[in-house]
Amino acid sequence: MTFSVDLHVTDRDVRLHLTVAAGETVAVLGPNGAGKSTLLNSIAGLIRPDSGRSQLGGTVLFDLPAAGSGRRVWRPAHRRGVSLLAQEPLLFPHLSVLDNVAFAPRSAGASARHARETAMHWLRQVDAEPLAARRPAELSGGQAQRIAVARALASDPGLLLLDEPLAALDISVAPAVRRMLRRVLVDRSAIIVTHDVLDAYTLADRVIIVENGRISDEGTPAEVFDRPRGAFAAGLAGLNLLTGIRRGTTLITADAVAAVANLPEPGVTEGSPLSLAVRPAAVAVSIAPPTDPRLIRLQAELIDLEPRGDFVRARSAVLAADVSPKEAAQLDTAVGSPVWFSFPTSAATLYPTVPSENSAP
Ligand SMILES: Nc1ncnc2c1ncn2[C@@H]1O[C@H](COP(=O)(O)OP(=O)(O)OP(=O)(O)O)[C@@H](O)[C@H]1O
Repeated sequence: MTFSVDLHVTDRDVRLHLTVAAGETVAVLGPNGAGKSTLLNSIAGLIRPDSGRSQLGGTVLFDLPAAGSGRRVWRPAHRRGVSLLAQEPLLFPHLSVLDNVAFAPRSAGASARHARETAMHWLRQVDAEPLAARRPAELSGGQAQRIAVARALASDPGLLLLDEPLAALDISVAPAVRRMLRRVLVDRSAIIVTHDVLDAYTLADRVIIVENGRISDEGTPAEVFDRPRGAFAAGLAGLNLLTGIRRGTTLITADAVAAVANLPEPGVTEGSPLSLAVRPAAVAVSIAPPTDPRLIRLQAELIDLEPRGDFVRARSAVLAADVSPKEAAQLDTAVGSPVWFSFPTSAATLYPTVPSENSAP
């Protein structure tokens, strides 16, 4: 079912607009306090935005004109055709697993027999049929989350909302639950809030980054994480992101603290905003300028050397490089001094900077 929402929650400074195509799964990522839960809770009917409009298929979930004029529509949570799956499974402790899952179709008016058949169908879909007779207290965390997914789907929602469904799970069971979600989300309209790039890659058709109550980036997982627009997406993707202005074959960073020299054909016209993404593992650090004239290079102060398991992260204010412990030992005396960071053209992704809503005045 096609879904759209436009919402403004004034006191939280959250103003978001998004659409979900029929059968599409959209992952929403963003820092703490960005507005992700506000978005899900508004769609689910648990928070009333100050203004906005939302529609699922032909059903208006809310229509709250800003000026206060016109008819205000507010459809209650249980009549929206939307299921919200929270981080914690929140099962009814006194009901069996089967009755927990049968609860939604039963509340929607199905006969007891039909509701149980529907529940068994969804328990099979989440690989939890053998657990039907158990009570929630007799389930592991992963099992309980499977039952919560079956319960959310048993009401046949037009839109499924998932609020960090794997966050509370042990890392040993999360992969199996993620695989199950991947299966049940096929051809289903869904919004999944997550902090995990892997969820975005494995579960979502499209990714939305929310920062400071606004959408700051949007696209397929590959678009958002290979060519990030902002520091948050770049950090999730494990990339260095340098943004600035192209001057010839040099990128001058926004605050003019660094000049990245030797760019290949930058692909944007002189003076245009340009972004460069590069993995720290592809960046070399040297005290002397790199001898290979083809390398992209940048001189910056080496701030520190941080051991990270079998490699060491060499950091400057603009760029990080992952070097071997042996290389790090040679750089030790250079901490606090300018050093050269360099990398081959093949390791760099250069693309025109697209301003995000966040950076709009
Ligand atoms: N109950 C509340 N009353 C008032 N303001 C709130 C309330 N809950 C959250 N906020 C504020 O609204 C903004 C958005 O918060 P929200 O919980 O939607 O963020 P989030 O992206 O879900 O964060 P997290 O990843 O930490 O769950 C933040 O500024 C937050 O402080």
